[in-house]
Amino acid sequence: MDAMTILSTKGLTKSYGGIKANTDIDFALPRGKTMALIGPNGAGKSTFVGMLCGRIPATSGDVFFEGENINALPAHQRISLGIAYTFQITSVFAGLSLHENVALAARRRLGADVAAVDAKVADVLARVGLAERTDQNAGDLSYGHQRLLEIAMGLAQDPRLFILDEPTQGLADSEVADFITLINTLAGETTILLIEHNMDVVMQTATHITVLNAGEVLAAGTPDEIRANTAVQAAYLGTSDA
Ligand SMILES: Nc1ncnc2c1ncn2[C@@H]1O[C@H](COP(=O)(O)OP(=O)(O)OP(=O)(O)O)[C@@H](O)[C@H]1O
Repeated sequence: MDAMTILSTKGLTKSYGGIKANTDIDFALPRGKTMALIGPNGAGKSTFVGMLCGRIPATSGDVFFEGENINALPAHQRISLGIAYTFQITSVFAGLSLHENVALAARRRLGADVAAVDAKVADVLARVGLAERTDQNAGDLSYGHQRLLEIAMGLAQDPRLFILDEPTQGLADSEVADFITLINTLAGETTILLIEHNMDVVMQTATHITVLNAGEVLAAGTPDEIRANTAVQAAYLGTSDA
């Protein structure tokens, strides 16, 4: 694997009984870039990132992070390596303050260093625009703000790779615009893998796109290449003007 690739997969496959959710996926994620993983419902996107994170065991194939095979590592050890992710389903603790939620995530890397944890919490809450709400209970936030809190919790771990699974689902238009700005401020600092249905978000944030269809890689390339790809247009975007 070349030094420009932070994560790659070789022949990654997942079968659920007779259903092949992912088939022989060869994938390379360029370091420091924002890649979008797109594809129709049921294409296998969540299954794929579940195998990257270690939440879903692969049926066969390999996952490499920084050149090392991480197949045998459970999810928490992959987090320790610097792979952070947010789920489709909100995972904040409603009864805890924003500060406490983010501090829980920050302690994974910073341990018991209270000053360092507090500084990190303040930094990432400011980045997502929630600094003024630090003492509020997470459960009192709007849905959109809870999604931003999840992103702050991911950032608090200083991820080398940040995986976001449908981060804009359920957000208002103004919140989506803020999200695009936030992702673009992170560009270059960390590597981002974004599972995203909103093509405006994809086109405004991603430097690279991989398209999954029926559990296989249909295409991979720059946004312009993906837009121009006739197989993608036929299978996914539907029309030639997408
Ligand atoms: N735990 C499971 N048991 C059986 N089949 C599953 C399981 N999880 C996913 N599948 C099947 O695997 C296929 C891929 O699903 P997956 O959720 O990975 O797709 P997706 O691209 O993330 O879809 P969406 O965009 O709707 O989230 C689908 O056919 C799905 O029904």
